[in-house]
Amino acid sequence: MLSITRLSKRHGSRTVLSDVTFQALPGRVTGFVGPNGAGKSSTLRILLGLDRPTSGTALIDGKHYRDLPDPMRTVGSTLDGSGAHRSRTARNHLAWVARAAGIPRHRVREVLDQVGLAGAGRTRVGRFSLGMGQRLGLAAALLGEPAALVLDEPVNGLDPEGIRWMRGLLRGHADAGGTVLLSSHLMSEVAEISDDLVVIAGGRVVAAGPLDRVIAGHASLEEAFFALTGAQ
Ligand SMILES: Nc1ncnc2c1ncn2[C@@H]1O[C@H](COP(=O)(O)OP(=O)(O)OP(=O)(O)O)[C@@H](O)[C@H]1O
Repeated sequence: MLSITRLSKRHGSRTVLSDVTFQALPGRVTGFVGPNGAGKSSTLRILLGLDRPTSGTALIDGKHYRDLPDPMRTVGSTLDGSGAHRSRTARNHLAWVARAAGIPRHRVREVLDQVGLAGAGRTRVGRFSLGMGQRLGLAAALLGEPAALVLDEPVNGLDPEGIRWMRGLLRGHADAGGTVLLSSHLMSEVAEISDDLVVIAGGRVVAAGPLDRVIAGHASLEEAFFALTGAQ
Protein backbone atom coordinates (compact mmCIF):
# COMPACT_ATOMS: atom_id res chain seq x y z
CA MET A 1 0.00 0.00 0.00
CA LEU A 2 1.18 3.55 -0.76
CA SER A 3 0.24 6.07 1.93
CA ILE A 4 0.64 9.80 1.49
CA THR A 5 -0.18 11.67 4.68
CA ARG A 6 -0.40 15.44 5.17
CA LEU A 7 2.39 16.01 2.66
CA SER A 8 3.53 19.59 2.18
CA LYS A 9 6.39 20.93 0.09
CA ARG A 10 7.70 24.46 -0.22
CA HIS A 11 10.37 25.74 -2.58
CA GLY A 12 11.47 29.00 -0.93
CA SER A 13 8.33 31.04 -0.44
CA ARG A 14 6.43 28.96 -3.00
CA THR A 15 4.10 26.23 -1.74
CA VAL A 16 3.80 23.40 -4.27
CA LEU A 17 2.05 20.79 -2.04
CA SER A 18 -0.37 21.53 0.81
CA ASP A 19 -1.56 18.81 3.14
CA VAL A 20 -1.77 16.14 0.43
CA THR A 21 -3.32 12.92 1.79
CA PHE A 22 -4.38 9.80 -0.10
CA GLN A 23 -3.70 6.09 -0.38
CA ALA A 24 -3.21 3.71 -3.28
CA LEU A 25 -4.48 0.26 -2.33
CA PRO A 26 -3.45 -3.26 -3.36
CA GLY A 27 -5.66 -4.78 -6.05
CA ARG A 28 -6.59 -1.31 -7.34
CA VAL A 29 -5.36 1.02 -10.05
CA THR A 30 -5.24 4.55 -8.66
CA GLY A 31 -5.17 7.43 -11.12
CA PHE A 32 -3.46 10.61 -9.88
CA VAL A 33 -4.74 13.40 -12.10
CA GLY A 34 -4.46 17.16 -12.28
CA PRO A 35 -3.47 19.94 -14.65
CA ASN A 36 0.14 20.78 -15.51
CA GLY A 37 1.96 22.07 -12.45
CA ALA A 38 -0.63 20.68 -10.01
CA GLY A 39 1.98 18.80 -7.97
CA LYS A 40 1.78 15.22 -9.28
CA SER A 41 5.50 14.78 -10.01
CA SER A 42 6.45 16.57 -6.79
CA THR A 43 4.36 14.06 -4.81
CA LEU A 44 5.75 11.03 -6.67
CA ARG A 45 9.35 12.27 -6.34
CA ILE A 46 8.93 12.45 -2.56
CA LEU A 47 7.29 9.00 -2.48
CA LEU A 48 10.27 7.56 -4.39
CA GLY A 49 12.86 9.21 -2.18
CA LEU A 50 14.06 11.66 -4.85
CA ASP A 51 13.06 14.70 -2.80
CA ARG A 52 12.18 15.46 0.81
CA PRO A 53 8.91 16.92 2.00
CA THR A 54 8.73 20.06 4.08
CA SER A 55 6.33 18.10 6.31
CA GLY A 56 4.21 14.96 6.18
CA THR A 57 5.05 11.42 5.11
CA ALA A 58 4.93 9.29 1.96
CA LEU A 59 5.30 5.58 2.76
CA ILE A 60 5.53 2.36 0.77
CA ASP A 61 4.28 -0.61 2.77
CA GLY A 62 4.76 1.49 5.88
CA LYS A 63 8.36 2.49 5.09
CA HIS A 64 10.14 5.46 3.60
CA TYR A 65 11.64 4.56 0.21
CA ARG A 66 15.17 5.03 1.61
CA ASP A 67 14.46 2.40 4.29
CA LEU A 68 13.24 -0.31 1.89
CA PRO A 69 15.65 -3.27 2.08
CA ASP A 70 15.16 -4.16 -1.58
CA PRO A 71 13.55 -1.19 -3.35
CA MET A 72 13.34 -2.59 -6.89
CA ARG A 73 11.57 -5.70 -5.61
CA THR A 74 9.09 -3.53 -3.67
CA VAL A 75 8.22 -0.69 -6.03
CA GLY A 76 8.85 -0.18 -9.73
CA SER A 77 8.77 3.33 -11.14
CA THR A 78 9.15 5.24 -14.36
CA LEU A 79 9.58 8.69 -12.90
CA ASP A 80 12.51 10.00 -14.92
CA GLY A 81 11.90 8.20 -18.18
CA SER A 82 13.85 5.04 -18.91
CA GLY A 83 17.13 6.65 -17.87
CA ALA A 84 18.80 4.70 -20.66
CA HIS A 85 21.75 6.19 -22.55
CA ARG A 86 20.98 6.66 -26.24
CA SER A 87 23.96 4.58 -27.35
CA ARG A 88 22.93 1.54 -25.27
CA THR A 89 20.70 -1.21 -26.56
CA ALA A 90 17.50 -1.92 -24.63
CA ARG A 91 18.90 -5.27 -23.54
CA ASN A 92 22.19 -3.80 -22.33
CA HIS A 93 20.39 -1.10 -20.42
CA LEU A 94 18.10 -3.57 -18.65
CA ALA A 95 20.99 -5.96 -17.94
CA TRP A 96 22.88 -3.09 -16.34
CA VAL A 97 19.89 -2.10 -14.17
CA ALA A 98 19.32 -5.75 -13.20
CA ARG A 99 22.97 -6.27 -12.26
CA ALA A 100 23.03 -3.12 -10.12
CA ALA A 101 19.93 -4.35 -8.24
CA GLY A 102 21.00 -7.99 -7.88
CA ILE A 103 18.20 -9.18 -10.16
CA PRO A 104 18.85 -12.37 -12.20
CA ARG A 105 19.76 -11.80 -15.84
CA HIS A 106 16.90 -13.98 -17.17
CA ARG A 107 14.45 -11.29 -16.07
CA VAL A 108 15.71 -9.06 -18.91
CA ARG A 109 14.25 -11.29 -21.61
CA GLU A 110 11.06 -11.78 -19.61
CA VAL A 111 10.35 -8.06 -19.19
CA LEU A 112 11.25 -7.30 -22.83
CA ASP A 113 8.62 -9.91 -23.79
CA GLN A 114 6.14 -8.54 -21.29
CA VAL A 115 6.28 -4.98 -22.67
CA GLY A 116 6.28 -6.01 -26.32
CA LEU A 117 9.93 -5.12 -27.02
CA ALA A 118 11.23 -8.67 -27.59
CA GLY A 119 12.14 -7.78 -31.15
CA ALA A 120 13.85 -4.52 -30.18
CA GLY A 121 16.25 -5.77 -27.51
CA ARG A 122 19.28 -5.12 -29.76
CA THR A 123 18.09 -1.72 -30.95
CA ARG A 124 19.88 1.34 -29.61
CA VAL A 125 17.66 3.37 -27.31
CA GLY A 126 18.42 6.51 -29.34
CA ARG A 127 16.37 5.02 -32.19
CA PHE A 128 13.32 4.34 -30.01
CA SER A 129 10.01 6.15 -30.53
CA LEU A 130 8.38 7.88 -27.55
CA GLY A 131 6.07 4.90 -27.10
CA MET A 132 8.97 2.42 -27.19
CA GLY A 133 10.74 4.54 -24.57
CA GLN A 134 7.63 4.27 -22.37
CA ARG A 135 7.66 0.50 -22.78
CA LEU A 136 11.37 0.35 -21.92
CA GLY A 137 10.78 2.42 -18.77
CA LEU A 138 8.02 0.04 -17.78
CA ALA A 139 10.28 -2.96 -18.48
CA ALA A 140 12.85 -1.57 -16.02
CA ALA A 141 10.10 -0.97 -13.46
CA LEU A 142 8.96 -4.60 -13.79
CA LEU A 143 12.46 -6.15 -13.51
CA GLY A 144 12.24 -6.82 -9.78
CA GLU A 145 8.65 -8.15 -9.94
CA PRO A 146 7.53 -5.45 -7.48
CA ALA A 147 4.05 -5.47 -5.95
CA ALA A 148 3.74 -1.70 -6.41
CA LEU A 149 4.10 0.30 -9.61
CA VAL A 150 4.40 4.10 -9.58
CA LEU A 151 4.16 5.46 -13.10
CA ASP A 152 4.45 9.09 -14.18
CA GLU A 153 2.41 9.84 -17.30
CA PRO A 154 2.67 6.24 -18.61
CA VAL A 155 0.34 6.72 -21.58
CA ASN A 156 2.20 9.75 -22.97
CA GLY A 157 3.44 8.93 -26.44
CA LEU A 158 1.47 5.70 -26.78
CA ASP A 159 -0.86 5.18 -29.73
CA PRO A 160 -4.40 3.81 -29.16
CA GLU A 161 -3.18 0.22 -29.41
CA GLY A 162 -0.40 1.02 -26.96
CA ILE A 163 -2.85 2.62 -24.53
CA ARG A 164 -5.06 -0.45 -24.69
CA TRP A 165 -2.05 -2.67 -24.09
CA MET A 166 -0.93 -0.55 -21.12
CA ARG A 167 -4.44 -0.69 -19.67
CA GLY A 168 -4.41 -4.50 -19.87
CA LEU A 169 -0.99 -4.76 -18.28
CA LEU A 170 -1.89 -2.49 -15.35
CA ARG A 171 -5.26 -4.21 -14.90
CA GLY A 172 -3.50 -7.58 -14.77
CA HIS A 173 -1.01 -6.27 -12.22
CA ALA A 174 -3.79 -4.99 -9.94
CA ASP A 175 -5.93 -8.10 -10.41
CA ALA A 176 -2.95 -10.17 -9.25
CA GLY A 177 -3.00 -8.14 -6.02
CA GLY A 178 -0.51 -5.43 -6.99
CA THR A 179 -0.80 -1.72 -6.30
CA VAL A 180 -0.72 0.69 -9.25
CA LEU A 181 -0.42 4.47 -8.93
CA LEU A 182 -0.25 6.39 -12.19
CA SER A 183 -0.20 10.10 -12.84
CA SER A 184 -1.61 11.89 -15.82
CA HIS A 185 -3.07 15.19 -16.93
CA LEU A 186 -5.38 13.25 -19.28
CA MET A 187 -8.54 12.58 -17.30
CA SER A 188 -10.36 10.44 -19.85
CA GLU A 189 -7.48 8.04 -20.43
CA VAL A 190 -6.84 7.64 -16.73
CA ALA A 191 -10.52 7.12 -16.01
CA GLU A 192 -10.56 4.18 -18.43
CA ILE A 193 -7.73 2.51 -16.51
CA SER A 194 -8.42 3.48 -12.89
CA ASP A 195 -10.53 2.06 -10.07
CA ASP A 196 -9.79 5.01 -7.80
CA LEU A 197 -9.02 8.62 -8.62
CA VAL A 198 -7.10 11.29 -6.77
CA VAL A 199 -7.57 14.74 -8.29
CA ILE A 200 -4.97 17.38 -7.41
CA ALA A 201 -4.97 21.06 -8.33
CA GLY A 202 -2.75 23.85 -7.05
CA GLY A 203 -0.95 21.42 -4.75
CA ARG A 204 -4.14 20.33 -2.95
CA VAL A 205 -6.23 17.18 -3.27
CA VAL A 206 -9.66 18.33 -4.44
CA ALA A 207 -11.28 14.88 -4.71
CA ALA A 208 -10.33 11.28 -3.94
CA GLY A 209 -12.13 7.97 -3.93
CA PRO A 210 -13.64 5.35 -6.23
CA LEU A 211 -13.95 6.60 -9.80
CA ASP A 212 -17.76 6.62 -9.91
CA ARG A 213 -17.94 8.56 -6.64
CA VAL A 214 -15.47 11.21 -7.85
CA ILE A 215 -17.33 11.81 -11.11
CA ALA A 216 -20.84 11.58 -9.61
CA GLY A 217 -22.92 14.67 -10.26
CA HIS A 218 -20.94 15.65 -13.36
CA ALA A 219 -22.12 15.16 -16.92
CA SER A 220 -18.84 13.66 -18.11
CA LEU A 221 -15.36 12.81 -16.92
CA GLU A 222 -13.96 15.93 -18.50
CA GLU A 223 -16.57 18.09 -16.81
CA ALA A 224 -15.76 16.55 -13.46
CA PHE A 225 -12.08 17.28 -14.08
CA PHE A 226 -12.68 20.90 -15.05
CA ALA A 227 -15.12 21.49 -12.22
CA LEU A 228 -12.80 19.93 -9.64
CA THR A 229 -9.57 21.52 -10.83
CA GLY A 230 -10.94 24.87 -11.94
CA ALA A 231 -9.07 24.37 -15.24
CA GLN A 232 -10.37 26.06 -18.40
N1 LIG B 1 12.71 22.70 -7.66
C1 LIG B 1 11.65 23.50 -7.77
N2 LIG B 1 11.72 24.81 -7.45
C2 LIG B 1 10.64 25.61 -7.55
N3 LIG B 1 9.42 25.20 -7.98
C3 LIG B 1 9.29 23.92 -8.31
C4 LIG B 1 10.38 22.99 -8.24
N4 LIG B 1 9.94 21.78 -8.64
C5 LIG B 1 8.63 21.95 -8.95
N5 LIG B 1 8.26 23.23 -8.77
C6 LIG B 1 6.92 23.78 -9.01
O1 LIG B 1 6.00 22.96 -8.33
C7 LIG B 1 4.75 22.95 -9.03
C8 LIG B 1 4.30 21.52 -9.19
O2 LIG B 1 5.11 20.89 -10.17
P1 LIG B 1 4.94 19.36 -10.56
O3 LIG B 1 6.02 19.05 -11.55
O4 LIG B 1 4.88 18.56 -9.32
O5 LIG B 1 3.51 19.35 -11.25
P2 LIG B 1 2.82 18.23 -12.13
O6 LIG B 1 1.43 18.10 -11.61
O7 LIG B 1 3.66 17.01 -12.14
O8 LIG B 1 2.78 18.88 -13.56
P3 LIG B 1 2.98 18.25 -15.04
O9 LIG B 1 1.68 17.59 -15.42
O10 LIG B 1 3.25 19.48 -15.87
O11 LIG B 1 4.15 17.32 -14.98
C9 LIG B 1 4.97 23.67 -10.35
O12 LIG B 1 4.43 24.97 -10.24
C10 LIG B 1 6.48 23.72 -10.46
O13 LIG B 1 6.87 24.87 -11.17
